[in-house]
Amino acid sequence: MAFWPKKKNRDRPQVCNPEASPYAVFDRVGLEIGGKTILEDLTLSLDEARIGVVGLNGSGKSSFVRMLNGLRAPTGGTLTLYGAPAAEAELELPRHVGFVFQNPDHQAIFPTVEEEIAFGLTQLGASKDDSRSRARSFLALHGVEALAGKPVTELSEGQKQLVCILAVLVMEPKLLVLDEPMTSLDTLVTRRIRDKILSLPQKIVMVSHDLEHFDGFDRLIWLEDGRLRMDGEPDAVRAAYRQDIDLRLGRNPEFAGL
Ligand SMILES: Nc1ncnc2c1ncn2[C@@H]1O[C@H](COP(=O)(O)OP(=O)(O)OP(=O)(O)O)[C@@H](O)[C@H]1O
Repeated sequence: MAFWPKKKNRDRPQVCNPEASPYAVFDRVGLEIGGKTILEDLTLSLDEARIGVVGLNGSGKSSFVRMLNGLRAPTGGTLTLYGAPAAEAELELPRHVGFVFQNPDHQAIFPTVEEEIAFGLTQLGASKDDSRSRARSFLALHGVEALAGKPVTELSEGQKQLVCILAVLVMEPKLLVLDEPMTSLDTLVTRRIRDKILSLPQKIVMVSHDLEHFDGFDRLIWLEDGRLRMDGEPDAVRAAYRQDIDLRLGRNPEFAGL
């Protein structure tokens, strides 16, 4: 499923530059919800092909990546997306940024796989028949044409997740944001989905708790308590993150010795 503005909004003058480099610029960005600080003082630019985001539960990863497609708006600082202020870019973001949720049940809304894939194409202006036939071709291209007529509710978790990724990819976004896309998948399906993600021409931002998922990535961002703790080459960030976890385990008597 894609989040798409109403048709009248699609006729507005375009403010985003899809070729903007960097595509996202955070300048002292903060996010408060109900008086609680979720993100604080984030200053960074995103441009690399493969960017990972890591951090403990509640550190702000989902909130951070949701800003990239307008699902969360900053309450402080300045966020520029594709060359435009986030508030102005918001209506165009579904065209440029595909978002895949952790739980496919939060994303898939159509009865069959083919309809799920076709929806994005109709939103881009294709006719219903054309969308359905292109959806079938797209599924075949990715080797899963057998899923076309199946009800989404009857798919395995891995198949659902793959369908959600394909439903976003069919719209050819510039950027694919994946929020823990491989949680609850077995090792084989995880490898397949990971290989597919790495083979894509799109730029990627991916949240994961599994540090191995960042093999082949260009950059890893570590968030802690809504702040940037470390940002750089994945091996260096992974080493520091593992060390931090070891320290926490050692310091917490409840977990020491496990
Ligand atoms: N709508 C909301 N209202 C109030 N607090 C929220 C809301 N959404 C998120 N939070 C809080 O913001 C903080 C960061 O949440 P977020 O989901 O961004 O973290 P996360 O790093 O993705 O966590 P996890 O790894 O558990 O998915 C948490 O303390 C969470 O409770």
